[in-house]
Amino acid sequence: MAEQALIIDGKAAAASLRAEIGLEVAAIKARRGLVPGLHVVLVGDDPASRVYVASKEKLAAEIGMSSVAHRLPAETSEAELLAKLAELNADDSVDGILVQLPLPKHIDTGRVIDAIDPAKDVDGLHPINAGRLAGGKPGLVPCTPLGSMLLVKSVLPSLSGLEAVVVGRSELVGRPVAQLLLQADCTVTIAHSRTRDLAATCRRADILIAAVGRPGLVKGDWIKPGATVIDVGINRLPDGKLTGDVDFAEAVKVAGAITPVPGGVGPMTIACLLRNTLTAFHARRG
Ligand SMILES: Nc1nc2c(c(=O)[nH]1)N[C@@H](CN(C=O)c1ccc(C(=O)N[C@@H](CCC(=O)O)C(=O)O)cc1)CN2
Repeated sequence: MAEQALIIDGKAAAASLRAEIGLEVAAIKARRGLVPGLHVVLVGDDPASRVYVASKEKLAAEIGMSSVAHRLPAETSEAELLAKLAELNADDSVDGILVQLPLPKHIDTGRVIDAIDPAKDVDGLHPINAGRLAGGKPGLVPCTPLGSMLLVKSVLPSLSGLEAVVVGRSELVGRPVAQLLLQADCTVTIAHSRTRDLAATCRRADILIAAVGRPGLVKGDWIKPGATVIDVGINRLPDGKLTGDVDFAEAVKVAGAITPVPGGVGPMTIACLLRNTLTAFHARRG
């Protein structure tokens, strides 16, 4: 039988991370009578966003955090959303604030993110947190990149000196995960739609992170034998099935380890949001 890659179980890793955070939340409650609070703001009725927000609300409550979802109608104005954020910023019981993305087109996403108190920005997207990450300083780090790194580290004992290629340069994933790989002493390339020979660039990677949102873009022969492949793509096909940015059937025959979609990075995103909420709690309330 042909060899195949280790399939990294993101669902199991996320469950064990949540259990760990749950123990810490219980200890905080028992010792200090305090409860870390996560507030998620959803504007509009994008079906996928509704599911993700419900999941965040449920999983936060499950580990004993106080968890509130603010569901605002699609017609909410930017000024109304900014007023809601000002209210959450001023509320001392709120440790983490997250605005679910994407926002409706009439709202300027950058202005909204800028309005979140950086100390409560559990998505790690505020320019202060992005700047801290770029400078190698501690701060709140975006959840999907954080989860991707935990999965990479679960299969690679040391990242130092490895070639890492990140396909995609989004603020949510590509740029921050590249910073984290750099902090781990990888040699990092960020590839994107203008990269001249994307296949050859990917083939150099000991660690390949695909985060472009193009189903099956990364083919088996783009992968260096034995590489660790992290598929961040979550693409819904016309038949309703979810698929990643990597052609899994081909890649699994070449890679050393690979994340599936679903069941890979996705569940780690929410577990890392809970971890960030705890980090924000400790930074704010000691
Ligand atoms: N403010 C933010 N908005 C968005 C983020 C984010 O990190 N911050 N990320 C994505 C959506 N997202 C969380 O918000 C998210 C996506 C996917 C999953 C997940 O667990 N996916 C499962 C499959 C679920 C399904 O069947 O639909 C998996 O991959 O196994 C969790 C969170 C965009 N918006």
